[in-house]
Amino acid sequence: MNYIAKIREKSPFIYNITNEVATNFAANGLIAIGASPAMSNTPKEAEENASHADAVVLNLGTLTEDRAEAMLLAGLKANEKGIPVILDPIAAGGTKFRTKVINELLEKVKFAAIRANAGEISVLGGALDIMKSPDSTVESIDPKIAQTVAKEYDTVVIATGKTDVITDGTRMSLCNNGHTMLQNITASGCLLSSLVGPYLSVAEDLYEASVEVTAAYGIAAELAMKKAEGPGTFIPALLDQLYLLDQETVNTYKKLQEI
Ligand SMILES: Nc1ncnc2c1ncn2[C@@H]1O[C@H](COP(=O)(O)OP(=O)(O)OP(=O)(O)O)[C@@H](O)[C@H]1O
Ligand SMILES: Cc1ncsc1CCO
Repeated sequence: MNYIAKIREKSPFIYNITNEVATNFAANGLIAIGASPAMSNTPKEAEENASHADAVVLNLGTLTEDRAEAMLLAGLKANEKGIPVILDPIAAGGTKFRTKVINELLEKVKFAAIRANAGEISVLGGALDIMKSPDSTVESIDPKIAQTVAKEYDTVVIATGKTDVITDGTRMSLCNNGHTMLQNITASGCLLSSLVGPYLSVAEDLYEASVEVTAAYGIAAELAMKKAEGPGTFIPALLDQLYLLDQETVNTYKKLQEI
């Protein structure tokens, strides 16, 4: 399937409740791939925005009480309308407030996908106690832990790191695309979580679309580093490569392994 052409043809509306560190970068990345983003954090708009959306992305960075309320309202409304909801449980386990909100969301909202770094998925899978910061303390995850989380929440898990693990609890793939420079900029994972939105909005199979977006993003980063000199030039180069990306390039460069 030509995901990128489909996204550009449909220009899906992606409603993001996200953190202020990632907001501008994620909105620009979504536009670059061909989607139409909205970033809004107030509970007063959450249900209406969610009901018009093609996908809803809930990102737990810079969490506030207002944002937690907005996320629950948006998630429930999207579930009611059959719109895919994506969770980015930043720094899961880091504080009591954060853990309570993540647990409540996981209990009440059905997520189409959870995208998080290896450490955060390890916390959700009970293999690690806390994440002190949004950065992962685990370079890559044991695929079995990602599988446990996918089964427990009946969702697709995208656990990122040096090697990304994507699983729906039954099927499982490893992705080796990407570049270490993604670790030298903030919100690289947040942008990937937002990009899962347009991919799932055009998907026939949520797992396949999740594998695809993970590879596509990693390839865009690899191509960006052919032009960039460091983090400062990498950010605009990554946006350029998302804008220039086509399905043929993704098919040529993807490094995927089914396990
Ligand atoms: N060591 C690495 N080598 C290559 N790519 C990597 C490496 N570590 C992470 N990545 C890539 O970086 C991207 C972001 O993943 P990461 O696990 O850092 O998310 P994150 O910690 O949630 O990010 P952030 O909190 O900064 O938004 C993914 O595309 C992932 O494949
Ligand atoms: C640095 C940072 N702090 C809260 S959210 C965020 C963006 C990357 O997760």
